[in-house]
Amino acid sequence: KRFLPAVLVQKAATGDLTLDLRPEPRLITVLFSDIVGFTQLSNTLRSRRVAELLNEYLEAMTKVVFGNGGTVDKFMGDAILALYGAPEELTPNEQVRRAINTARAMHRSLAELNQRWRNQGVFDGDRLTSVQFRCGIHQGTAVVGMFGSAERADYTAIGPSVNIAARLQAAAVPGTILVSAAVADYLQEEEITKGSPLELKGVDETVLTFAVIPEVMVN
Ligand SMILES: C[C@]12CC[C@@H]3c4cc(O)c(O)cc4CC[C@H]3[C@@H]1CC[C@@H]2O
Ligand SMILES: [Ca+2]
Ligand SMILES: [Mg+2]
Ligand SMILES: [Mg+2]
Repeated sequence: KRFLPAVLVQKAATGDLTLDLRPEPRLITVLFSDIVGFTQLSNTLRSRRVAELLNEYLEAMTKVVFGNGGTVDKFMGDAILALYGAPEELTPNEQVRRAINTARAMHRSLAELNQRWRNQGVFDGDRLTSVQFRCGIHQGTAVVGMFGSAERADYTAIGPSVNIAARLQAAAVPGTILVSAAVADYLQEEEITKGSPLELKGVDETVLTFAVIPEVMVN
């Protein structure tokens, strides 16, 4: 197949290809991250340099997602959609642990990238001195599997849970991780601070939100 989805490449690397990828509803945890300031930065740099920076960022973040047992579903510009519990089944608790550890490690990895970019003068033409990370994490059901046709298919997750994770990200204070109650239920009290409820268009119930402090999570 011309487009082998990243998840299959990832599984081939770990020797596990006994996967049933037909779409099925499943409880998963969705991590949606985005950068604040990348578009502004791209206005001050030539496009080839912007592409280099974006690739450097996506490479670093992909290493972090894989290193914490997640699946990279897709990139949308500088936004990253990662899944926990698909295609590899994981307990809800394990999904949350991996997603939170990923978000914290992504945060640390971007801090290192910002330092490197500052040293390279990337921000010299702009009042920005760094780009910031926003992340939303939600646990809920989605239909996961290969979507498309025999000619072109893509492994992804479909459903409101993906939208909720993305909206949590957009509502997060830059530099923070915002999670839903379903995720907060698995975290220690001292790790979270209550955020304001999120009204989501297209989703009828209000989503309670919790900001996660950037300490390493206790197992
Ligand atoms: C996940 C989604 C594509 C990314 C969309 C997004 C992107 C982005 O960079 C943001 O800052 C916020 C959002 C919110 C809606 C998201 C959409 C809901 C269904 C669709 O598949
Ligand atoms: Ca995909
Ligand atoms: Mg965005
Ligand atoms: Mg973006």
